[in-house]
Amino acid sequence: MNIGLIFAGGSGVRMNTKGLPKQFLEMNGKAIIIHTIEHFEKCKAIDAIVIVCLKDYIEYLEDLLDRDRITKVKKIVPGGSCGQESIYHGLCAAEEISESEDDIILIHDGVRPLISGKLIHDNINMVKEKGNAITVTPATETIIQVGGEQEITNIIDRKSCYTAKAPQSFYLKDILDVHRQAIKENKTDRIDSASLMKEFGHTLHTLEGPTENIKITNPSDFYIFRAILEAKENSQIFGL
Ligand SMILES: C[C@](O)(CO)[C@H](O)COP(=O)(O)O
Repeated sequence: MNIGLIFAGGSGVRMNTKGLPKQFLEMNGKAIIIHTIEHFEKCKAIDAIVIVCLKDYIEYLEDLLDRDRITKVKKIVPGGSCGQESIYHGLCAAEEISESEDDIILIHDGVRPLISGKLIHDNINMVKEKGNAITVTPATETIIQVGGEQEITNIIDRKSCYTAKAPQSFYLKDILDVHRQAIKENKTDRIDSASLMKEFGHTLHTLEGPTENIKITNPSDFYIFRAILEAKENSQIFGL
């Protein structure tokens, strides 16, 4: 089976929402997290959805799922004390509903509501073909590394730079193995699943996704999301 693991555990500090975490902000009458979940709900290749949610908002999320008639969510689990632990909670919940050694998990950010059915399918196909799929987009600006005194320590050749996005997709057994090894070795602060898999020696395969698959991190991203939705509804400019 193919499982969507959607991470909605963040408290949205960078968004400065003054209360409601950003994944619950509404756009066109629907919470951002519901916009995201609906892509997985509608995709025939997805059999089940697991959500990692802020503990105090689980009931709130359950009400939204009822209201918006989402049926594929099989488990909602609370986040942990850091991103890595939260993902691990979700992976363990996925393991409980898993039916075979070959089950695939697509780890996605709840605040990336512009994912498409095509990107979901492409992720699944690449996992079957190559063992994993890390969604990326080519960097459109030069990436610089900065040291402690805010001085530039390295300028990376842009031709080899991409930014990691989501979904990040794996065989469930592979990513669970790596998380369990990391726990044994006391490595608990890795930024995402790709970093952890790389650290434990897996060769990772990139999948170029659409640039509109943005993560709503700062207030400006919220307005970009609104503009893209509007453009999709009203016209076909730029092939959106
Ligand atoms: C997984 C991710 O989307 C890759 O770009 C990103 O690391 C998630 O970031 P956040 O720290 O949860 O905002």
